[in-house]
Amino acid sequence: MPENSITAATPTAASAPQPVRAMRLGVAGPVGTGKSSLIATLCRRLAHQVSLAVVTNDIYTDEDARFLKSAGVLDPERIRPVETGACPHTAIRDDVTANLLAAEDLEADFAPLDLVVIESGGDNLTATFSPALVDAQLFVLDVAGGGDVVRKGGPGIARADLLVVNKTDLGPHVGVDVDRMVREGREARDGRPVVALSRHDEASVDMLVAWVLGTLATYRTGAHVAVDPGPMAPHFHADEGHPDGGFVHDHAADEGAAHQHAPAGSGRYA
Ligand SMILES: Nc1nc2c(ncn2[C@@H]2O[C@H](COP(=O)(O)OP(=O)(O)OP(=O)(O)O)[C@@H](O)[C@H]2O)c(=O)[nH]1
Repeated sequence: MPENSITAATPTAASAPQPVRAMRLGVAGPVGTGKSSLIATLCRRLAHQVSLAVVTNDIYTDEDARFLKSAGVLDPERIRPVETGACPHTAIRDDVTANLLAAEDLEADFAPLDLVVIESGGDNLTATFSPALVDAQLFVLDVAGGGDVVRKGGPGIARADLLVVNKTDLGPHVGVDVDRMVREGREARDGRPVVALSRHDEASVDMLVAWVLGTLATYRTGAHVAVDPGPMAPHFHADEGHPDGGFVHDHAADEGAAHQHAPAGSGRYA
């Protein structure tokens, strides 16, 4: 197993007021990197010690919510799906209303909650959560996606609160040097933490759980500061109403302001 050491955040005395709501933890990353499985693992390990709820995001279905409910790791009532109907990043960054409402509903229904985990729909390397929605966020890559993924960079890899290099057990089967991938992840992050994770490696799950609990402890003191990993890189939106079949745009000028995409097929280019 790869060399694996992360420092769990430690609470510090803070003059800031203590938060009155649950910490919201975002889990983002490309399609199939293991976000739902990671959340199932967290629920399995944490549900008996903290009061938890989960919001899932899928584009057209409630598949991830159904997967988590069927895993039997949490009271199904505590798992709510958001169907984004659009690029996943739209609902976690541009207009977070649906996710905020789902998180607030869960908090009202199961008060007091300690932690709401919000799973993004699988997206690409550019998608990160708005700090208006989550207090901390994980970015999940997987070894089966190739050892070079981590070198491709992006705001999630560079600046999410924790980078997870997942499915390390697959390294030998897909010819990926996991230690190197983790090392390059650390180099890309200026000392921000990286965890090498496999659901088959309990020690690595311990590291993840310790990081979540450490971050939650810091959050409760009021000392945790939500960080925006940064605007998305320019990206392409398919739009059948556009003469080129879509358009490239970026979010560099958003500065936290509301940002709308024209509906797909409308031919209106945001
Ligand atoms: N070998 C191995 N497989 C894993 C691990 N974690 C998840 N998987 C598998 O990876 C596949 C994708 O996992 P999911 O949890 O559905 O991934 P996801 O990121 O939620 O997928 P989307 O929601 O579609 O983006 C499934 O077949 C999982 O069983 C792991 O630690 N090791």
